[in-house]
Amino acid sequence: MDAVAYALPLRHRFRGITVRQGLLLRGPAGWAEWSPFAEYGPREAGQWWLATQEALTEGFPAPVRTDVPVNVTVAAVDPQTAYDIVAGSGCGTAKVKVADPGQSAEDDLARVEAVRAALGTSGRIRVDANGAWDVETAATRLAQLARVGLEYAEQPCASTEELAELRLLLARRGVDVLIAADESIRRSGDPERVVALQAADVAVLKVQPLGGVRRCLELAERLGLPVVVSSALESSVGLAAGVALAAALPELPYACGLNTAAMFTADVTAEPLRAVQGRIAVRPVVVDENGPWRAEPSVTEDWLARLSRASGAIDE
Ligand SMILES: O=C(O)CCC(=O)c1ccccc1C(=O)O
Ligand SMILES: [Mg+2]
Repeated sequence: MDAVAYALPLRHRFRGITVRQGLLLRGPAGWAEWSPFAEYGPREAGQWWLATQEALTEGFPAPVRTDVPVNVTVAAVDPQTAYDIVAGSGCGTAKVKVADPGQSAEDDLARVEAVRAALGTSGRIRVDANGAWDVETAATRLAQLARVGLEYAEQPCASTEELAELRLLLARRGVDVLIAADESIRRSGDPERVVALQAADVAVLKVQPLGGVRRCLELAERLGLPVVVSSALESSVGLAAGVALAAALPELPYACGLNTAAMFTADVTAEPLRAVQGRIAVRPVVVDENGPWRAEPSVTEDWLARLSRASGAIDE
């Protein structure tokens, strides 16, 4: 069988999940991943399938570099845990989740301060609020967090319009924090609106949600913004597509959010695509076909049923 679901436990809850699931498939160009999040409907999941098909049938464009810099990703954990994750990561850039449900402004600040202590003054810290703040709350929180030193804030507010408004408000208040757009790029249906509204300084690109490496390369060119390539919390097979994008971009001014294999306690390969000294090598991922990552057969059946709905909903 050339399609099998995986189930990978997370070290810490992330985006509300503790086990990541997805589908691995094998095609002429090698293994590929299809893993839209559980709450995504067929239309959105269909975009992810375009990326899977690229990996299955064509493979990826030629790389222009042999490795890519990455950040360590810090879930909404307590300060000591955040410190330990960053100190043990080998990365000089950290991405910290903020505004998670149940977390106060004090919790977020303490986590970011612990990350600063682990990185030292030369480290870079980016925060991701996943659109949780309104414009005024974002301006207030970012003014606080900026004192710890921020490289940028990712999707502080939900809509592209709010991001644009926030940038003006921060400028008026003299708060010097760059804004990165993530959901405004990959879920709004209109990534170019980010540029039209001057809503962000940086574009976060994710291969599966945006329909493949080649589509992302074209989008990067159209946007004309500096790009951060990030994962959608995939297994190492899916991460390889992100690494391929980061390796093929003409310019790569920022560390990528691709070190998420380090957040799992297992992977689909004996050699996960994880950072060594802050960088991930551009290399093939060899699937460990009999590994403990395989989900129950019924889980694979569910994923294949979902795939047939999603592939029927693709509007090109
Ligand atoms: O960017 C990273 O460091 C890791 C990837 C990440 O945060 C993420 C992973 C899955 C789904 C959403 C997000 C996000 O950026 O919000
Ligand atoms: Mg994000």
